[in-house]
Amino acid sequence: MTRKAVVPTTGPKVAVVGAGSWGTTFGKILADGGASVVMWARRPELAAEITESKRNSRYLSGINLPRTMTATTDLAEALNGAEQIFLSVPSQSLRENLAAIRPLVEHTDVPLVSLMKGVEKSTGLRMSQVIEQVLECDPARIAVASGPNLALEIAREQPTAAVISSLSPETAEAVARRARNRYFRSFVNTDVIGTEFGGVLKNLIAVAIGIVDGVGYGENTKASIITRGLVEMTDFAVAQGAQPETLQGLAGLGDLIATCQSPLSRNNTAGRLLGQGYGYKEVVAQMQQTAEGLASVAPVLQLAKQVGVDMPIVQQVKMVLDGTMDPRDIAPHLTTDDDQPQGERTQNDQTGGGGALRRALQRAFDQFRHGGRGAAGDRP
Ligand SMILES: NC(=O)c1ccc[n+]([C@@H]2O[C@H](COP(=O)([O-])OP(=O)(O)OC[C@H]3O[C@@H](n4cnc5c(N)ncnc54)[C@H](O)[C@@H]3O)[C@@H](O)[C@H]2O)c1
Ligand SMILES: O=P(O)(O)OC[C@H](O)CO
Repeated sequence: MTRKAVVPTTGPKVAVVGAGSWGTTFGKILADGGASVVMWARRPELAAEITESKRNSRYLSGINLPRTMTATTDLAEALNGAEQIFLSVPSQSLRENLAAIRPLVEHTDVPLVSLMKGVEKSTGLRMSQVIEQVLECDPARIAVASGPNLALEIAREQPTAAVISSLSPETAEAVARRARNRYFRSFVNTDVIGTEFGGVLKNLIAVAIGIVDGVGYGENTKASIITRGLVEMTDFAVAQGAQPETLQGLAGLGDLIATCQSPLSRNNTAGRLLGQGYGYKEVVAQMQQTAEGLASVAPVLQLAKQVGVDMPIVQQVKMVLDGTMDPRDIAPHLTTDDDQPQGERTQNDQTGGGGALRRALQRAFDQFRHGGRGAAGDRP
């Protein structure tokens, strides 16, 4: 029996801005879900390779892309007529890219979906906040996608789940219906803060795991950091307005496990190099792809300070990045500098949700006791 060639049907057009590993993989997810995908790529040779060879050899070696995926360097050509627009450029470049996108979308109500997992270094804003600010658009149009989503595994069509979050359930559902196929399943929620911060914060814990890997510590150290890291993530996100259960879900625990375990993770890789003794600049020079965690450490700690949340693991990552702590010293500082034994709890539970406030008051009291010099536990 002869098999007929399957001619791709032309589904609704969607656009993906950014043709790195995640943008291209998400384009494949959407195309395999039935959409007709137009990618925007910065470099003409990459756009040509995607369109003509159905390959992105620099970012997704060995992966064949669907025939319903094309790419262009012309932003207007990519966005014009798109039913949904997905954004996947490095977080620190989003603002400049949105400036070019704005005139092309300001008279439409097309949903805009952030695929990114960083915060803006100069402002501390989440990516959905940057989108809302630059485009001055209704936040109900904005969605974010997050979860345990290592690009290469998904590009190889390994079964994976994600969560699509928007303040508008309708927007989240519309995006989730597009971002779904035989190997990729999208769940929905309306906790944008928790979903976005889950993706940001797991990167920082993955850098810590990479550091201990690089140093040569074993599974106990890593499991301790992952577990206490989830507590830090939850404390921080809840203090910012997230729902704690989001951090137990795909965008929190799920992504934490994937990123901390996988050698595919760029954040994990960056941490490993730090643990092996490379300095911050050398690590940045060696990284061929985006490791969002490196730029997010400082703004996250700044935000944590504003809401009185302690993040000892993230603080130690910063000290290693700054060169003020030997990576081998990360373990004894695992949970806290306090001399007193502590209960194994989050700052938000078992204290009636007042953990952050209680700590802020404790800090103020300690400062008073120490004549304005701060308590011993506040010092690095
Ligand atoms: N790769 C993954 O597994 C994965 C999974 C989920 C989320 N993410 C997130 O997706 C976002 C993009 O990451 P990625 O993995 O695709 O990174 P990447 O390094 O693979 O690709 C980044 C792309 O952005 C382009 N780029 C660089 N600077 C730019 C600029 N100033 N303006 C426009 N484009 C620019 C690069 O040329 C490249 O095409 C990050 O926030 C990352 O955290 C990545
Ligand atoms: O390679 P990383 O460290 O940016 O992680 C990729 C994804 O965020 C994993 O979900």
